[in-house]
Amino acid sequence: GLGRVATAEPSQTPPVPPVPFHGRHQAGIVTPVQDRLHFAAFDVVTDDRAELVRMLKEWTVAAAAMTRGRPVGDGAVGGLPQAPPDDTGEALGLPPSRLTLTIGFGAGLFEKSGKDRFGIRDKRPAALVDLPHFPGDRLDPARGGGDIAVQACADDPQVAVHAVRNLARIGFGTVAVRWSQLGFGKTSSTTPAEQTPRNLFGFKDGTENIPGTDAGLLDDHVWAADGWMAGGSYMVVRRIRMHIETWDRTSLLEQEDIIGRDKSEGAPAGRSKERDKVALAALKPDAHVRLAHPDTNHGARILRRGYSFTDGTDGLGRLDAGLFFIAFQRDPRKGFIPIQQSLAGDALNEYIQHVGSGIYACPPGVNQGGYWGETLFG
Ligand SMILES: C=CC1=C(C)c2cc3[nH]c(cc4nc(cc5[nH]c(cc1n2)c(C)c5CCC(=O)O)C(CCC(=O)O)=C4C)c(C)c3C=C
Ligand SMILES: [Fe+2]
Repeated sequence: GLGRVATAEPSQTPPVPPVPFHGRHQAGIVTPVQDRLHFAAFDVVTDDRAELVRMLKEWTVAAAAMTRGRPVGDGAVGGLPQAPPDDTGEALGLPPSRLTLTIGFGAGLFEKSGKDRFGIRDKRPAALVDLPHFPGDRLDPARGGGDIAVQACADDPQVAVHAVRNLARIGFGTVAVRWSQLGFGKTSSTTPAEQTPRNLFGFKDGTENIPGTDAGLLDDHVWAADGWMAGGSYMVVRRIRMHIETWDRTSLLEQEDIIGRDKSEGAPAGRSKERDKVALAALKPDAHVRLAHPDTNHGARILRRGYSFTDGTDGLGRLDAGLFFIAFQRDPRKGFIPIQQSLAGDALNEYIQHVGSGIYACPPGVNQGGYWGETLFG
């Protein structure tokens, strides 16, 4: 007979499309959570408003390119051989990996040491409060604050790190990195259809989150509405150490009581399925979920988007591990702050400690041709 006809096609998974950079809201808030994080906070080291705005414009062009999987400027090898390349090169050949870059402005941008460096003191939004001291906080000033924060999320850590590095390179002389954090495992989901990820305590985390698709809830609890922040959101970050060695010596029953959900399924106490409604009365009075629940906090809700981290050891024979907590909300005075105050009595506090902190006003999204911070500086 005739020769065999080749029917098998080379197996090929379609490329994952990039996350659009432009739009009414910044990407990286309701975007389905990517696998990896590189968060960086910068101090602005100039007093020159024009220089700052110039950098923000350059950052915006670079961010739009990188999120499409394109290099910065003339690329890593496309420029003058006699000059340092525009792009640092380590993402060459990598797909966009759903990279998002989300910018936020800290209090120091509006006023620093009593000085109105950029003429925007009066534009500091009331919701951009200084976070109060919470019981149990042991904040390291070297892991907090910053005038500008960038949340880079991608499915490939090399892509997220490349993006932050190139923004830092562009900003040389205008901004300096103050602190940063890598995150490796998402600890919450904004897409209820997906399997809920687990945190370093082994529990499903992010079950009761604001879904990125619920426009009503997002308008009520995530998107800011006033002035230059309309369409933006407030980002609270907390570097939370988790004493995993102590946790690992705690009985399963105790662990489940502390969280208020079972470890296997993630079902709330007294229920059987993860998505079953929480029955507050069935939880211990100091259970985490009970104290964090909207019904305990006058309806306060936040969109959680945190990541796990491990950064070597603490020098005492323990892993420096934990949760890099990230939450977006319309107003931290009605979101993170009351919830965290309620968590003062949390049974989980024996096993965790907040060691880093930041709060940033994330402006609305950018239109084609616009730039990050345009509604503030324009
Ligand atoms: C101030 C806000 C919160 C901090 C800080 C926080 C830290 C933290 N949480 C876990 C583990 C879990 N949290 C869970 C639920 C949950 N947590 C918060 C808020 C903070 N958590 C909220 C608002 C909720 C949802 C409450 C509800 O509506 O039911 C859960 C259960 C699963 C889930 O719903 O996500 C776990 C597990 C750790 C380990 C931690 C600090 C390291
Ligand atoms: Fe929690």
